[in-house]
Amino acid sequence: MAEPLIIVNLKAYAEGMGEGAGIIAAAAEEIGEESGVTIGVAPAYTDLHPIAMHYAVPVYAQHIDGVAPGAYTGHVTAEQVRAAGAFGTLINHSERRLTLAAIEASCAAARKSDLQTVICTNNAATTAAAAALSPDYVAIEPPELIGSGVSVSKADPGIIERSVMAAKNVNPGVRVLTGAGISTGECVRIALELGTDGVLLASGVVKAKDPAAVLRDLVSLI
Ligand SMILES: O=C[C@H](O)COP(=O)(O)O
Repeated sequence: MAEPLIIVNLKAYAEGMGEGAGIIAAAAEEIGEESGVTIGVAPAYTDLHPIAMHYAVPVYAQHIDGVAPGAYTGHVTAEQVRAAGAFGTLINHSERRLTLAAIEASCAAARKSDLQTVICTNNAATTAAAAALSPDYVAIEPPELIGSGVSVSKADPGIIERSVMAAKNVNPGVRVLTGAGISTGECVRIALELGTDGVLLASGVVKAKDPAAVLRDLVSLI
């Protein structure tokens, strides 16, 4: 198995913007160094550059559009987020769904700009389709559990197992993350035991009183 990866998605949470993004990125850097686990953050576009400049953590965009630089008002290109310091990008997050054609275009654009690609999916079938596009990671997240505080690891381990199998059957080179309701080291341990390579989470860290304490717990059983 590859080194586990934890990505903290700051979404558009007020607690995860500006100073809050810095606090979480600093905690990710500290606990990442302490534990040896890679902990990335996916801040708002407006925080991408400052976070990438000041913290030694992989920084992910939350979305990119699959268009080349040009006349695309309101779009965000792979080149732009790469220039802002992004290491990778989420694609097709449950809160930013795309068509299959747009997922492919975003993935191709990201690859062209040397961005690591994480395609989010909602079940085993879409995981298989995403894996066929050869991203670096697919991230299976049952939408009904996102932000619920109920962990996918405990509430729906079957979807993780089926998705790991679907991804490996289609493309053994693709690594698998899971997310939705993840908030403890036990959730992470179960996810890894079910064959994933890490987790994608948000509210458990972003809305915590002490994000560093949650991150320390998340890596404690790896
Ligand atoms: O990107 C993260 C996922 O949507 C999970 O969110 P959550 O950890 O708040 O459930």
